[in-house]
Amino acid sequence: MASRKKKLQGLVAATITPMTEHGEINFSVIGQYVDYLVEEQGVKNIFVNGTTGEGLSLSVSERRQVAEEWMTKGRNKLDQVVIHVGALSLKESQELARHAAEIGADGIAVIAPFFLKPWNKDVLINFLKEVAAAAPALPFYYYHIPALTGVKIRAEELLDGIQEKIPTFQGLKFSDTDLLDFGQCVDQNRERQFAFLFGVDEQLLSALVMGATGAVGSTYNYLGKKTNQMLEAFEQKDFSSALNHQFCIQRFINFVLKLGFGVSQTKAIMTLVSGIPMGPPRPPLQRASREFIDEAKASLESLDFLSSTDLKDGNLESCS
Ligand SMILES: CC(=O)N[C@@H]([C@@H](O)[C@H](O)[C@H](O)CO)[C@@H](O)CC(=O)C(=O)O
Repeated sequence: MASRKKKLQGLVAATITPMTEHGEINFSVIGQYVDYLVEEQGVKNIFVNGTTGEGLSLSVSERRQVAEEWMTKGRNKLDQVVIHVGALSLKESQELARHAAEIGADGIAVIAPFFLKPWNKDVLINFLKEVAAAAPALPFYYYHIPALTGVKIRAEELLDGIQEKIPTFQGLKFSDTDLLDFGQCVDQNRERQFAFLFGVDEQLLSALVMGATGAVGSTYNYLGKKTNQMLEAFEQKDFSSALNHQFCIQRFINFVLKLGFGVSQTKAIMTLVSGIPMGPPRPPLQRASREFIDEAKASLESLDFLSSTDLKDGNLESCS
């Protein structure tokens, strides 16, 4: 049985994996990164080796080392560390799940295998069950991200009876815009103490209305403080302020989405805002262009998320 931790709530930063200019993992900045999230952004939960962390572009050995470093540097500073252990190979996924348990992680998450794909709910559940069983004391989260995995099995369907199959199941990380599916996941599981973690940052307010208990996302690395203001307004039932915060965040995300936004751009923005060098992404991704960085910077300034003096652009060269 999974150890019942405090339910994962609030913002969870989908961490970036910092890299050197030569494409190796830059472990040396992870301590500074933890402090930045906690002290500057008010974010105390992290999701490691996910999409933003380029988990599927790292070797198993690198994924283990990254997870260990976040655990070590986050000790006594972070509330919860969830490690994404999804992989195409069940064996690798199980190895990573066992490793997450050994290093004391607070939970594991798994995406659907996306090359030889599960074709229905039962097949997917069987895969997830085998991974979860490798870490029987760890809370298990299903990471639903159909646009990237191509596995379109509805989360609502998957959750139906899931705890009987996976006793450690503790929640859903829902990275999709289908709010009908998300709402039904919440509605049909009201008596269960699942965590419903929404993963589309620009739509978080709508998901909070639907019953999201928290959120995992890339923008909480650098817009955590702003998003926390929205969560507080929502909590206090000040819906007008909450909406203003969400619109503000949307203006920025909408702007960068139109320029072309993904993991590479997240690395560049985080470098710009935090001053911590995140380095280039790993191929096939390409680093963000100079034009993107300049436009994103202007947008952040114009939206007053950060005064220009807050922007620590000493590391801009490494992103250009
Ligand atoms: C497709 C994608 O990367 N989605 C992001 C969002 O945070 C996304 O960057 C944001 O909503 C902007 O569109 C997260 O859901 C990903 C995530 O949580 C992760 O890195 O595992």
